[in-house]
Amino acid sequence: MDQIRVVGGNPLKGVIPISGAKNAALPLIIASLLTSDTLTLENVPHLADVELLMRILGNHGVDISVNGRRERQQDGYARTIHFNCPTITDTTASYDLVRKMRASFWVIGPLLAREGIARVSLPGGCAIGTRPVDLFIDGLKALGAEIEIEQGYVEAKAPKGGLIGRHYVFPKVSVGATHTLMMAATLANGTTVLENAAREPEVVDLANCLKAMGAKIEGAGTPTITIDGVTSLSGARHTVLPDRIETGTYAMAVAMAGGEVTLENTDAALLSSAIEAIRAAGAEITPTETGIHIVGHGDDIRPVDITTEPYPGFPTDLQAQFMGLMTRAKGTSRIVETIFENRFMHVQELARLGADISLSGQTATIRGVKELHGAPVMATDLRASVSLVIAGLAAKGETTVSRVYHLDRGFERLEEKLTRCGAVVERISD
Ligand SMILES: CC(=O)N[C@H]1[C@@H](OP(=O)(O)OP(=O)(O)OC[C@H]2O[C@@H](n3ccc(=O)[nH]c3=O)[C@H](O)[C@@H]2O)O[C@H](CO)[C@@H](O)[C@@H]1O
Ligand SMILES: C=C(OP(=O)(O)O)C(=O)O
Repeated sequence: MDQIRVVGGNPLKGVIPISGAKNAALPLIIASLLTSDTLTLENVPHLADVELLMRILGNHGVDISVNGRRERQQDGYARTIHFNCPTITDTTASYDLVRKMRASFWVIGPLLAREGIARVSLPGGCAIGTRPVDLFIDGLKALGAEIEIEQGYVEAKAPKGGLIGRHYVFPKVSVGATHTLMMAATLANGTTVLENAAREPEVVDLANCLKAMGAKIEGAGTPTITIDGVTSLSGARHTVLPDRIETGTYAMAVAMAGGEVTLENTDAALLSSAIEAIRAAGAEITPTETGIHIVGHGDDIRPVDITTEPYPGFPTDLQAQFMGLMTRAKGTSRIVETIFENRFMHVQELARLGADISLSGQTATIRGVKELHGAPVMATDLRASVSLVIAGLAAKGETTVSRVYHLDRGFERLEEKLTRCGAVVERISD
């Protein structure tokens, strides 16, 4: 299994191109199941999750072609991929594939909307909490579906004549359930109103793509989304929005290791709450025309308390990285995780680098230390693994991060991007 070796102590200097967002690309790719025409997506990141999802969609009958190898664009590899699904050949998404990635469960929405039937395994994904699917089931039932759970599979059937537009109030904010119900409702009969919907930029990106395909959607980005069902959707061309989590991660790396970096092809407006927290910690951040410029002071980090919340609050996907930053603050900070009950597995690994962190329920108390020291550590989930890499950049000596397959789910060419900015980071393959 590959490992990442980091030798800390070098400030970062240069330009990092930001990739297309994993968490936008996944629902956008799934949306290709809604049409028999071609959906073309640009700026698709090359990530393990994207490759796996393409395999899953291949099983449902989606023909996928990547524009002659990868295209060089703006100093990075942003792929243009064509998805074409003339007919859905299989309405079952099997345990073998779905257990590896939670987002693949979302195919249930388009399969049900287009074919009237879906059999999808209960999902897997990072081990950061129990991750139930009750909201998906309640929401799809509200649109008229009959749903049973049989031997680990969710078996769903639409009424004769298709799903029915209805009013549904999410009892709690869920990004995945918002994506899924929005996709399902595009082909329902009548108008669906989703209340207490997730407002994440990735929901807006999906809505924009669906609208380009002919869907009638209003209010994405607000708590109330209204979808007027149409009889069919057409093809479209859509560019995946920049990855705000990758953006925030590199900004925190600079804040922690020190230096001066421009993050290209991104947008500060996508992560205002995280930028506010990084600034409060002492880094200087200036939005540019095409990205963000950041100056970090490494040894002069201020403690900042944060609480993770649905968008526009501080994102749970940046919590581990921010904790990494806080381990070297001059004082004590508190981080409250409200989205996932088990998203603190990086705490014991950061402690191996010399961090002083205690946990009480959903609150972590981080007492900043003067120095971190390199050590062998283990990645436990996607964002935890990158928090160890950025802590390693600021630590004295050598850190090796094992189980980097977690990292490969969500960070495109991490070693290359950091190395170009002067960091000593390499992948060791066996
Ligand atoms: C609101 C939020 O921050 N969502 C994050 C969540 O999205 P993801 O779509 O994976 O998760 P949800 O937004 O659905 O989950 C939000 C909360 O709702 C709960 N829930 C969800 C579905 C359901 O049927 N029943 C239920 O109780 C979850 O356990 C969780 O506590 O993880 C992703 C990967 O880390 C992040 O990119 C998203 O930003
Ligand atoms: C945990 C993540 O992904 P998933 O929901 O697929 O586990 C993530 O994107 O941080």
